[in-house]
Amino acid sequence: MPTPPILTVQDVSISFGAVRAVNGVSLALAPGERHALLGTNGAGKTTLFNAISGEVPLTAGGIAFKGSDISRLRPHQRARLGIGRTFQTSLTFADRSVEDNLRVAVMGSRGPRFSLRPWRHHREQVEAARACAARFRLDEVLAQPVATLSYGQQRELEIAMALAGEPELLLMDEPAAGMSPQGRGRLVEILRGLPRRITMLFVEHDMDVALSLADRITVMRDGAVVASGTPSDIRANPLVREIYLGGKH
Ligand SMILES: Nc1ncnc2c1ncn2[C@@H]1O[C@H](COP(=O)(O)OP(=O)(O)OP(=O)(O)O)[C@@H](O)[C@H]1O
Repeated sequence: MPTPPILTVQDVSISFGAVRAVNGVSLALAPGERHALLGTNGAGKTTLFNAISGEVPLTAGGIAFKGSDISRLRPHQRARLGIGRTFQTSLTFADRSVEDNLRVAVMGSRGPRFSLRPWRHHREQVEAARACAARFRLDEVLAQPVATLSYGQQRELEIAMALAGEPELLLMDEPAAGMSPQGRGRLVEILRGLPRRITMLFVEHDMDVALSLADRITVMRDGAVVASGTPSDIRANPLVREIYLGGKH
């Protein structure tokens, strides 16, 4: 790899009691790379993902971000370093407007404390919130309560909120889960249009989304990496074909 990786996962294992959810996984992401984690149910993708964001402690191995060991840092410390993440379940304030939610996300990353009340850089926050909305074509629904948005728009808002902190590494847990084919297509188009300064790592069940968005894909099974490569490598990989076409997924 010509440039040093932005993220390095080195020989990571994670156990929950007797269950070894992740078993000796290594991967490295180049800056700007879009990397998908694919795999069967229970393969360990979410556990690995949560370990990278800091929600789950490592049993063995290490994780480095921009060359520094972050293995023992708490989630908010990783966020401050430039690692943003989305959650599968919505963390939005459903009765508040899209703009308020985005402002909270902007403040959470830049402001002194978590509050819906204005503080002195109010205009800057509003501008940043509107810029995030525009990326996801949420500008037309800025004043609407989140609860009135479509499911797809709510999922997009979650990603827009993660981006409000201007992360260098964006972690997305099944960004397209539950979306219609049309919604998935729209999401992929938006994510493909994001600037390359944002490196992406995402867990995905949908092979089409992974193949159309990722530059590289890591496939896991039973806690271990079983294949890794470009979308065309993965498409041609006999084991991946067996896993996905063999009805085990
Ligand atoms: N908190 C936990 N306590 C005990 N076991 C857990 C815990 N979290 C995950 N596991 C187990 O670890 C293994 C990996 O789970 P994980 O959720 O990481 O897989 P996954 O690849 O994300 O699966 P899915 O696609 O179904 O979400 C599974 O056997 C799961 O039951």
